Amino acid sequence: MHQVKLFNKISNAGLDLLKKDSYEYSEDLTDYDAILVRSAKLHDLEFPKGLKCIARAGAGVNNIPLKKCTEKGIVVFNTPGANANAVKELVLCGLLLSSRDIIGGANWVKTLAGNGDQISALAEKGKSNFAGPEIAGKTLGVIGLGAIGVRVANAAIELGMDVIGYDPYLSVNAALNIQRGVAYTANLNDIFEKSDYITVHVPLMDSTRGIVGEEGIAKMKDGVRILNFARNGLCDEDAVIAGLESGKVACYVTDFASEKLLAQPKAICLPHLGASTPESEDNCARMAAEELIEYLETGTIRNSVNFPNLRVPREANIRICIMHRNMPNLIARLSTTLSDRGINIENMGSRPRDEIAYTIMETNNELTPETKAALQAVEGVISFRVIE
Ligand SMILES: NC(=O)c1ccc[n+]([C@@H]2O[C@H](COP(=O)([O-])OP(=O)(O)OC[C@H]3O[C@@H](n4cnc5c(N)ncnc54)[C@H](O)[C@@H]3O)[C@@H](O)[C@H]2O)c1
Ligand SMILES: O=C(O)CC[C@@H](O)C(=O)O
Repeated sequence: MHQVKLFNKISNAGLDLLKKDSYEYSEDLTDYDAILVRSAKLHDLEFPKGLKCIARAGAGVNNIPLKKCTEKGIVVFNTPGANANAVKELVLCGLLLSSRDIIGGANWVKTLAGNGDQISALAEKGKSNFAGPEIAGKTLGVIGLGAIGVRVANAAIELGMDVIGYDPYLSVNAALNIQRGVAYTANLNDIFEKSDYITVHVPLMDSTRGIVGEEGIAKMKDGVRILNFARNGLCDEDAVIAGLESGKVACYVTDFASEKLLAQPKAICLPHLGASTPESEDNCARMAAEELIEYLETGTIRNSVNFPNLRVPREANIRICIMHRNMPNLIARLSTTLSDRGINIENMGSRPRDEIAYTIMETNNELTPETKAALQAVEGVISFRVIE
């Protein structure tokens, strides 16, 4: 029986996949071998001893202690691209909200209630207070050309904008999906200096924290509009607020509210709504549940953010899944440990990722408790499990 602990409300599209005899899922489990989570912070969570994997129904994994998971042999998955369209649509909305005072106008027009036949005339008289520029013909700078950034860049081209993208780690897949017309720069300063609108779509890591900060803002055009639908720490909040107060930044639209930003009249804060569509919640939950089930049942790793992806076709009865350090001779020592005990390896696959690696070995010979203890004792083995 596999026990899956839920840390957020997960769409039924994913939970339905866990409705089988061999699974139990709930928010109340205290001992469990898998976690399904959205944005809940797991940094202070004490993991149960048997925890094997965490599936993040979403893209960002900054709510999960990745280093600790890797050290304990816990595989962390995310769902690349599964909510990208939902975020793209909200970013397009954010571009318009940052440009035209739609929220101000909509709130103001409500104050005209009670004026009956005069409403239309009053609206015409007051509307100039809420005017703002068109986005067509303006330059959008996109920081991070992954699943979301590429979609935003392509859609902005369709809306008549000039687009410059920046991503030093651009994947081949992303490059193939970028529309002609999106200019690429290898220099972040180009984005800062040339853009009328800047939107950030990178993961929050030590290397990206404050990627939009005081220095960058100083290089921007006066009246720049900044959008942050990625993570709070990516834009230095104090620098953005200073920019808003001096008029350098005309508007800041973010999916991440804070006390300071809520006090800013020129900041528009949304309650982390980027992925909140039924379509994206279903996509993420389904993909996360599939990754988790596949790993628990077969050892296959797909879309992990801390272990190498590995799929080995099943050819024997007993499968040994070993998480280990990436060090010389370790696979030879695993093989010898088995062969010294008369165990024949029928099939195997192995892949490294930086300092760690994952190996699947298959055999038709029974593993005794002594053999299992010997495998665990091989220097560099983090953990292993046997799937029969
Ligand atoms: N608001 C929401 O609800 C919501 C929803 C989904 C994702 N997000 C956030 O958006 C981020 C991006 O999502 P995605 O699906 O596009 O992820 P992704 O992994 O497909 O793309 C991220 C891109 O950032 C690039 N990158 C990494 N470091 C960079 C750097 N220093 N400079 C420029 N580019 C860099 C990567 O090369 C990659 O192409 C997520 O990590 C998450 O934090 C927010
Ligand atoms: O689960 C959510 O609602 C937000 C997810 C989003 O921030 C992500 O990183 O994918």
